[in-house]
Order: sequence, then C-alpha cells, then structure tokens
Amino acid sequence: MTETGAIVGAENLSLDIGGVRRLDDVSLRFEGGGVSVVMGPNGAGKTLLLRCLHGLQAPTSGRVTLDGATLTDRDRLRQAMVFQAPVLLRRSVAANVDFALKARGIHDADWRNACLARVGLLERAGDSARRLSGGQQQRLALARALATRPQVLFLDEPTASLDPASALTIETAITEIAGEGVRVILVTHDVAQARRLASDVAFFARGRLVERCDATRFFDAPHSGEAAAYLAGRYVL
Ligand SMILES: Nc1ncnc2c1ncn2[C@@H]1O[C@H](COP(=O)(O)OP(=O)(O)OP(=O)(O)O)[C@@H](O)[C@H]1O
Repeated sequence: MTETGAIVGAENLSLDIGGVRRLDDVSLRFEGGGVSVVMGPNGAGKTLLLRCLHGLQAPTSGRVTLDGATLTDRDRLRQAMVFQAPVLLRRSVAANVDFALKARGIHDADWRNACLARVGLLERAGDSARRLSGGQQQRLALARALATRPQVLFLDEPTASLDPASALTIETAITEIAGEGVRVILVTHDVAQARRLASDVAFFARGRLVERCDATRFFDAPHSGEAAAYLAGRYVL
C-alpha cells in the first residue's frame, strides 16, 4: 500500500457507556491508500468507534490520534462525517451546503454546485432538503461533507437505504475522493460493496478489533472464526 493522506489512529481505546464496555482496548491505524472499511455485526461498536475517531465521543481510556498526535478540536476541522441518519436544515439543498461552507467563512457557489453535481443533486439545488427522499438526503449529506474539503471522511453506512443507482453514485464518489488522497473510513454491512471499495478491512465483534488486514486477504481467507461466520451470513451478536 502507498503511504498517502492523513493517518487516523486509536491507541488502547476503550469506551464504557452505562457501565458496559462498548469498545475494548482498540488499537489500530488507518493509513496507506484507498478506502478503509470497518465491518462487524450489529452492535459491534462500529458507529461508536467512528464517533470517537471524529472526536464526538470521548473515550473512557486510551486516545485518538491524527497524524500521530492526540486529536484536537482544531484537527476536527480537517475531518467530516456522514451519519447513518443525516440531519438536514429545513432549507434548500443548496443552502444546506452553503451553511457548512459559511461555518468556515467560505462563500463559493461554484464549489457548492460542483459538490452537488458530484452526488447528482445539482438539478435539485433549489428544492427543499426535507422533500428529498432518504437516499437523496444521504447524497446531500455527502455533498455537504465534501464541501468542507476534509482530509478525513467517516462514512457510516452511507448507502444502507439507497436504490442501486444512488448507491452507485455514492460508491463512485467514494472511489474518487479516496483517489484524491482523502482518508476514507467506511462502515458498511454490504459485503459486495466492501469487496468493490475496500483496500483494507477492520473487523469488529463485541467492541473488540478481531481482524485487521488488507481486503483481499479478509474476503478470501479471513483468519478469525467470527469474520468467516459474518461473511457467510452466520454471525450475529
Ligand atoms: N448512547 C448509548 N447508550 C447506551 N448504549 C449505546 C449507546 N450508543 C451505542 N450503544 C450500544 O453500544 C453498542 C455498539 O453500538 P454501535 O452503534 O457502535 O454499533 P454498530 O456496530 O454501529 O451497530 P450497527 O451495525 O447495528 O449500526 C450497541 O450495543 C449499542 O446498543
């Protein structure tokens, strides 16, 4: 793998919620080129991991790093996250992207339109964001994230409820973004999608990092029984 882009890390990261350990001593680094995929059964801790890596959730112990140093609030401006259920403003599609830009002191209609075009929403720029379908809202959330020119992009099941055409639009954008050197960390349950996009995989179960390797190895010959069972559709927490 080629060394490229920001390096996102977790060092002995643990997270307790309500007295229950949800992430357990997770240490890993996202580096190299391409798209990193995080997989694992429901409740494995994937979303919580992303929230910690993006600085939205403070770990109980351990630390999150960006380029080797502890993540700061300022660093978070270099990162963006698209959530499973994006929250949009009750304004136009364009205004949702403009808002993200304005928060960084930027007004750039051409760039906003380029971001909307990238996710196939330029024709909907003047429509109310709340009138978009679920899949279109996901695409808008991606455009909004991209508008901030992040060096790190966290995507939490961005195509979970999308039709094949919308999913393809997002997958194409993800591939392009990663090719431009953005560190893309994608949570997905879609094994076919993960096979198409992943350069490396981190597999979680019960809050623990069970397997971490390049994608070809993971899909062709997973080492752990949990990963093999998950890929065969047999592993449920
Ligand atoms: N705010 C919270 N309060 C209590 N428990 C929580 C909270 N957030 C997450 N959990 C629990 O922590 C565990 C991990 O949640 P998380 O959302 O990270 O799972 P996930 O791997 O992303 O699952 P899925 O594939 O279903 O999205 C789950 O058992 C969940 O119920």
